[in-house]
Amino acid sequence: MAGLTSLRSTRVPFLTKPKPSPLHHRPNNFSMNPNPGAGNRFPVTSIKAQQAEASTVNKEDELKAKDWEVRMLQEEVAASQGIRIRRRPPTGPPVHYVGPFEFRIQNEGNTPRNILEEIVWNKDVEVSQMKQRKPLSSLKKSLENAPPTRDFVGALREANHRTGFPGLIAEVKKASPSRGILREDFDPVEIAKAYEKGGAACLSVLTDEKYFKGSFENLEAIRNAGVKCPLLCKEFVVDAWQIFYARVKGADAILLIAAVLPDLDIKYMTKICKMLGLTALVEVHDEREMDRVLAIEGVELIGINNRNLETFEVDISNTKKLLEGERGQLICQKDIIVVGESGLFTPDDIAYVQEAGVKAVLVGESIVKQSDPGKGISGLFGKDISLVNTTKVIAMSQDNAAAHGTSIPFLTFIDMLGFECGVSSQTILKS
Ligand SMILES: O=P(O)(O)OC[C@@H](O)[C@@H](O)c1c[nH]c2ccccc12
Repeated sequence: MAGLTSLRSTRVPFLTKPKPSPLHHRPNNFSMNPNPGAGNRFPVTSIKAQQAEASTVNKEDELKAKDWEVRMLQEEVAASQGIRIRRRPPTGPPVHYVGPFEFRIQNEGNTPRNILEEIVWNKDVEVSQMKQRKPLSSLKKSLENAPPTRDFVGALREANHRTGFPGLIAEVKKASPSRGILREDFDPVEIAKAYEKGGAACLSVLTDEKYFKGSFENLEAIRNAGVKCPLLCKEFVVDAWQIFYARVKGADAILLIAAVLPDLDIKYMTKICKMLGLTALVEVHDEREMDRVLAIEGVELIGINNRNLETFEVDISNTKKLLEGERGQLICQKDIIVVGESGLFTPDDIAYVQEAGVKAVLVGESIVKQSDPGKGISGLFGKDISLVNTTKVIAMSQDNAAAHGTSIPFLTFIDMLGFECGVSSQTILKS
């Protein structure tokens, strides 16, 4: 029985060079009930009842066929946009049960081609189970008790302005498929508080359990611990239900990955985010994805991932490549904030992506690994970027007041990073 492999002992390796997929075979044997009366020597059901049963079965089969056709069409649309990730295994789940044994019938249609595809297939199953436990209708009710959302983009802009560095989104990350466990003594709330104290503008919390050892409990705990930095829910979104769930669990922003989601999904999901008061961080990795996302109205935050999620290769020059020329100009015109993501370890790395045009960075590994993740931030920027002691008064003069068209004395501040700003003494007295 070639091709049948026991799942208990075998993990199917990724195909390094995907063969072109013969786009999906339509299942031709939707399970028709072959003989409804079989087993009864003297069938007791009336002919009418049998006809009714047969017509229900037909309807179910028709629905299954329609559903299958819609899915195949969606896959084709996605492929036409250059999306290589298939949302579900085209030939159905690989596991089959024969008596007490599990078997995997291995073929190209049920074997993920890379880790991102594996995560997405797994997420699809996970979400459909979660949806059964908490349907959208009940999630919508829970929205009433959700904490208010905070301004994610505003916090990044403010930090960029205040420090002169890209605003930092610091990631609460225990592990990843490419780097394994990053930190053994992992207390998400403690790490979040240390990041906030160290000057992070926003935090990113991984919620995927299977591959990143994260959780929605972590997100909820950080939110409930009174951390003020806005929170990004770092998920693999394949269904709008997840956006509602993230909002209920206290997220202020959520990740949408262009390598996974076709344009229509991104449009629809960014609208849902707006409706819920969430910011969408739309992540791209190559020029094609960037162009697709730039053509979508209403996107205000784009992340450029320096890590290829299919191969794990990291190259920070990817950020520069995607911001060069007309793309960079369009981004400026549209006033979009760009986040440089992944593989940033040193002040030189930060300077490099800042020079390329980012106003924010997303960093995990290099800071989460430090015994004090807050101090890790100072190491990353080569400076203390925390709020404390960033300003000192250097002058207060009536001349200044005249320059501002008022007789109220003005205070001139210079912060530790060399930024000068003036505030009227009346403002200070009031606060
Ligand atoms: O740990 P790093 O290399 O600093 O990377 C952080 C973040 O960019 C990375 O975790 C990430 C970026 N996009 C993602 C999408 C899914 C999971 C993880 C990610």
